[in-house]
Order: sequence, then structure tokens, then C-alpha cells
Amino acid sequence: MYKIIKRIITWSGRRQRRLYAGFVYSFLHTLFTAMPIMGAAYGLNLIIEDSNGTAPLTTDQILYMAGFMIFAVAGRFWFAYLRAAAQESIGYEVAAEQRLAIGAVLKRVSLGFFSKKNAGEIAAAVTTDLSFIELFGMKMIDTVVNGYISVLTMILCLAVYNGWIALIAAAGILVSALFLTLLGNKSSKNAPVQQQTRDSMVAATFEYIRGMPVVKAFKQDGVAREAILKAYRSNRDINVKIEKNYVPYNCLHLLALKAAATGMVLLSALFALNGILDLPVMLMMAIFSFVIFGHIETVNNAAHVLKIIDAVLDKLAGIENAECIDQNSKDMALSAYDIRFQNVTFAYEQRQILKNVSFVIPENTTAAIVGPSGSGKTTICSLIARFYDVDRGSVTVGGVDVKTMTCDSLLKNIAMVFQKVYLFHDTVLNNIRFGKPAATLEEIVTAAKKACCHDFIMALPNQYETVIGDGGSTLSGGEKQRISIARAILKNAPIVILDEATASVDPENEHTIQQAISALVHGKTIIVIAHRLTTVQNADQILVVADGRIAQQGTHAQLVQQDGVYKRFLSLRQAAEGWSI
Ligand SMILES: Nc1ncnc2c1ncn2[C@@H]1O[C@H](COP(=O)(O)OP(=O)(O)OP(=O)(O)O)[C@@H](O)[C@H]1O
Repeated sequence: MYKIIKRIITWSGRRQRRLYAGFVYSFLHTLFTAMPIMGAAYGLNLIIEDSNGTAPLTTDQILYMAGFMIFAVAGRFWFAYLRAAAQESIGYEVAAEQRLAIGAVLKRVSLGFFSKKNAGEIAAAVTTDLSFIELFGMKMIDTVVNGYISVLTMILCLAVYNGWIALIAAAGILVSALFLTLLGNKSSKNAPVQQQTRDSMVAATFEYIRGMPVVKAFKQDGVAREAILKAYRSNRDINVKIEKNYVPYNCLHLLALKAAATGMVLLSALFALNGILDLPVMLMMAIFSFVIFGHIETVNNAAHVLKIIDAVLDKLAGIENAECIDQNSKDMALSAYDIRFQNVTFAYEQRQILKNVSFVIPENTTAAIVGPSGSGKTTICSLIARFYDVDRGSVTVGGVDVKTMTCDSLLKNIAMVFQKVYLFHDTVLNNIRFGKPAATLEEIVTAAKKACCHDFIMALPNQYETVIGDGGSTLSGGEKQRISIARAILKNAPIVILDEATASVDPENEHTIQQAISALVHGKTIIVIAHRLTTVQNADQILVVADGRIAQQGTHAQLVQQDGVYKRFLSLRQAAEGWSI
């Protein structure tokens, strides 16, 4: 328990001083809680002395007693307030910072990180898991640290009157701590499992919702539900197991405290009968026995909750300490924008995709990448944008190895239009503004007009302020793509990567969009993964990718003269486009 408490204190970072101040307030709060009890014993003694005629009770004494009581109660509330003010909001403050820190890390890790960890696991970490620490982290500090500070302070007060009774209280705490340790040992095994089942539950729910169109289209609700039900059942089973483990140890922990409290009452009565304790002190001991363990009775929950917090902190550390792809890189400004691949070899995990690939795309020229599906065209683009690092060889932009540049300083120079467009659950305006956060409304509208989306945006219920559904679900494929082109136009970067950008644009708009793209790409270095013949034919050079290599390279005029992949690709394209028209 001590190790995890220390971990939570470390987690609170620069707010640790507030935590420690809270411990001091907690100690003072307990002293002020004990004072009225001791005051009551003293007052009772005065009353007894008055009633048996030993010493008459004076008005001054009554006033002092009343003043003392008011002072003690006021002090108690004041220190309770100070403790809460110092400690209680720390969890929320630290969690908010940690969410931002994780967001910053996720932006800088290689995309391979997301293949290893599923989105559900990451989402659970920054939402439910961090919320758990946010809610329970400081509560546990209060329950455990402040709880034990409180009980130890009371034992010290007891020891002033009678060492034996204080010893019984201390023995009760030791025995209860033993049972809590046993409960904690059980929880050490169960907490990580509970954590995993929660992650699986979130991931399965995500998957189910995301896959809903497929589930409906194939009428396979049963199959999809099975995965989600399995995750829910596992979560239920581990929770039931934890509860079953919890109950016996919890009972033993409470029994130890109750037995100690009973022992304190019995011993103080025995001492009073034998004249070792005065009657008022005996009564004071009895009152103490009721309140002394109050704070640590709820420590039972802490034994398990702390183990969960430990597991969650491990998980968060795993994400936060993920290796950032550009952690040894520098912010650099480029002065040229030619792209050069030199003997590039790249594999996703063990699966080799590119082998010894070399080519040059001179500044301000267009390179069309063509090749069979799965040949590595998108991978080439991802390496230019440094979504992944090459295994061997180098990718340079403007003569600078992208490995030496931070992602921010590299991506500042690149605008991308992806094959799979992702729009945020935000307004149309903000989705376009993503290309240039400081853009004015006028600039955004101009970009939207160039990308041929202005008219359909104006037809939306709230025009540019219309909120787009999750992932762009309330727009058609073509509309989404045009918005993503508007984003790229707005960014106005010197390098443009288009991944089949016009694939889902309807023929009516295609011509206009091609014009917009021409404006976007004018005077820039362009890499386009194109399936359209016109795009390919007009490119300054064509890179034909096959089997992880550059199988052919040249202009359209040069490549049509050669027998090879390009010629075959061309005849297939002509057939396909002829067929589609
Ligand atoms: N993140 C990834 N992890 C593992 N393998 C991947 C990943 N992304 C792509 N691949 C694999 O790498 C190969 C090349 O993929 P890539 O997307 O570059 O092909 P492509 O030529 O762009 O295909 P298409 O024309 O179908 O879009 C494919 O076999 C694909 O399955």
C-alpha cells in the first residue's frame, strides 16, 4: 500500500506540496476532533467534583469550557476545509494535464504504435482509466494517509491518559492492517485482469458501433454480438471474483477494529473499577473507542482500489513513455522541396514492403505513383510524411533527412489528401480550418469555393457552422473528400500528397475539382497516387511500384514504349474507364 501511495504522491507532480500541507491539516483536524472529547471529560470531572462538594463549579469555568468547545469545533471545521481545499482538486488538475501530455505523445509516435495498441485501449486510458484516478486518487490519499494520521494522533492522545488502552488500539490497527495486506495481495493479481477486461469491453463496444453498417448489411448481428457479450461476461466474472475475495477479508478487518474498540471499553471499565482511571477519563475512553477507527474503517476499499490505480498508472506510463518518432530530431526550416528516396527498405513489423527503393522527385514537379493494390504506394507517401521511419536507406526533403526533423517542422511543409477522409465531429468551418488554424473566415470560404464545396455547405442547415457527424458520417464520400481538399488548399504547403484524391468525386464535379487541384498544386512538389489516366499522363514522371520495388520510372510517353507493368496497367485503366463511362 505504501508503495502505491508513494506513486500517487509522485503522480501529483508539482502539487506535492499541497498534498503534504493537506497531511498537516489532517493532523491538526484530528487534534481538534479529539479536543472536545477531552474537554468533555474535563467538564464532567468538574461537574462530579461540584456535585460531591469537593470543588464548586464557577461561572468562569463554564464560560471557559464553552469557549474551548466552540474553539475546538471551529478549528475542526477550519482544518477540514483547508485540507479539502489543498488536496481534493489535485486529481482533476493532474489528470487534465496528463490527458494533454498523452495527446501530445500520440501525435509524435510512429503510426505503428496504433497497430500494436488498439484505439479502444488508448481511449479507455485517457477517459475511464484517468477518470478513475481523478476520482479515487486523492480519495485514497485521504482515506489511507489522512485516515492513519487521524488514528495515530488519537492513539497519542489516549497514551497521555493510559498506555495500555492506547496499546489495544494500536494492536487493533496492526491486525486489521494484516488482513488488508492479504486482501491487497489478492487484488494484485485481480486488478490487472480487471483492467484488461475493461479495455476489451471498451474495444469491443467501439468495434461493434463502428462495424454497425457491416453488421446490418450482412445481417450478422449474432456474430458481432458474441464478441461484445464475451467481453461483457469476462468483465462481470472478474468483478464477481473480486467481490468474493473482498468480503471475508473485509469482515476480518472490521472485526479486528471492533474487537479493539470493545477491548478499549472493557479495559477502561476494569481500570475504573480498580481506581486506576477516574470515571470521566473512563467515559472519555469509551467515546474515543467509538470514533477512533472511524476514518480507517473504509480503508478496506483502498486495498483494492489502490491496486487498480497501480495498474492504471502502469498503463498510462506505457502510453506516455512510448517512443516518440522524432524525440532525437530538431525543428528545421526547409529551403528546397525536392524529395529523394535512397535505397529505402521498409517493413511493417516483419513484413517487408519496400526493398531498396530509390527515386528523385525534383522540386515543383509532379510524380504519379502507380502500381497494383498493396504494392506500397501509400507506404511511400507515409515515409515522406514520416508517419514511419525507414529501416534502411534515407528519405530526404530539400536535402534534409526527414529522420533529423521533428514531425511538426516536416509536416508544416506537406498537405495531404488521404484516400480515407477523416472529418472531426465539429463544424464544417473548423474541419476546413484544420489546414490553417489561424485562417480567417474569408480564407476558409475561398478555399471551400476552390474545392467546390461552398455550394453544398451553404445548403446545409447551419452552413459553415453545421456540425459534421462522427468521422464525417453525415456527409457523402464525395462531399467529405472535397472538404479535405479545401483543407489542403487552405494549408498551402509546398509539398502536396494526394492519395487517389478524386476517387469518390462524382463526374459532374470532377472537372472543377481537377481545376481546383491544379490551382492547389501549382508551383509545388506533388506526389499523387492516381488511378485516373489524365492525372497519370500529365505527370512529369511516373513511378511504377511492383513487388516492393520501382519497376519502371519515366514519363508517360517513355513508359508506353516499354513492355511492362505500366503498359498492362494502362490497358486495364483504359478498359475500366471506358467501361465506367
Ligand atoms: N499499418 C500497417 N501494418 C501492417 N501492414 C500494412 C500496414 N499498412 C499497409 N500494410 C500492408 O502493406 C502493403 C502495402 O500497403 P499500401 O497501403 O502501401 O499499398 P497501396 O499500394 O497503397 O495499396 P492500395 O492501392 O490498395 O491502396 C499491403 O500489403 C498492406 O497490407
